[in-house]
Amino acid sequence: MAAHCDSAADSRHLIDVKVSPEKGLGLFANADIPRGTRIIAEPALLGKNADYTAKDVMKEFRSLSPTQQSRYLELHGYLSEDIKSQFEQELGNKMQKLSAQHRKVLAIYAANANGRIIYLHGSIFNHSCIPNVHYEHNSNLGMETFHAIHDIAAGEELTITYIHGTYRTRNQRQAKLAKWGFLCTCPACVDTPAASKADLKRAQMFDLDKLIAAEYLFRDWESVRKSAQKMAALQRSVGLIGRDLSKAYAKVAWACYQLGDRRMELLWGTKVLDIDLFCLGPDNPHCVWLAGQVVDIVKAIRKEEAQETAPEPTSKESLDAAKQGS
Ligand SMILES: C[S@@+](CC[C@H](N)C(=O)[O-])C[C@H]1O[C@@H](n2cnc3c(N)ncnc32)[C@H](O)[C@@H]1O
Repeated sequence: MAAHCDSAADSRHLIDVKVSPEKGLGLFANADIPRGTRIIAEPALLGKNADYTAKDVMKEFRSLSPTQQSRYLELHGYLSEDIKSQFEQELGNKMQKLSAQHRKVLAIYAANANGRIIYLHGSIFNHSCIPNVHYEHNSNLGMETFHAIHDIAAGEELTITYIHGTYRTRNQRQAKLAKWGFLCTCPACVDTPAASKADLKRAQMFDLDKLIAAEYLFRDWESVRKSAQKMAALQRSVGLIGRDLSKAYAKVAWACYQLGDRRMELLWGTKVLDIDLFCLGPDNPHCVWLAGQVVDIVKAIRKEEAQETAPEPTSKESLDAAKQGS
């Protein structure tokens, strides 16, 4: 089944909705998708602000068009016990007292809300702890964008991460994923020596993350530079090459700036821009700002170079002495 097409600004013709073994539906590449491709850009379907509660879900669902409602009802539903009690508290009512449709709408909301928001296509991505797609809001477009983090081969499943748990070990990640009611079997979670080794590295990243925060606090920039570089190397070695990696690079760049090393700041800043352009697109306000920062660093380096190569100011006495000698 081809993904519905209602936006010209993306490449959803490159993906199909298909059954993914043990995961229900999923999104699959029907052609090679190069790194940085904007696969989907779409506005929120439902749930627009942070203080949105279960009370608002049914109200907003009723305000959708009949087509939107039936597409919403095609999404997967799952309600964990924790979310069920949270919803009951927000509603001031027991779930069993609600209509079957109301319960279904809430279960779909629980299984698909990214933050507090539902996206029609974005909701079909399955989870992986080594995702190949990055998603983020683009306030210039008023849409959520989904970009290929690296080249994706035809036939591969497209995945995002549901959790901010990059630095967590397998058990910690599984605990966070429990609210979606599945046991992750992605390459980082399978029981293999390689996955266990990668898990140890994630535990190291967790400690390193805390260490970097402390080094920031003490403005120990030389240590930040070393630790953030180590963090970046660990991330790359476990296949995390999206925005987690660019955030580590940004910390190295910032440490270089603090240490007055403009050239290294430019080197690391350019690495940040490279990844963020691929993950967010050049129209994302963050990339526009970042590109401006890189230009400013280049200007600062040129200024420093001009000062270094300018001839020494000649004093009047040495000019006079030169004249007498000639
Ligand atoms: C946001 S939906 C994703 C689309 C869903 N697979 C469908 O059929 O509509 C989330 C649900 O997908 C399934 N899922 C997502 N990632 C998975 C994974 N890595 N392994 C197993 N199931 C997964 C779980 O049932 C989860 O509650």
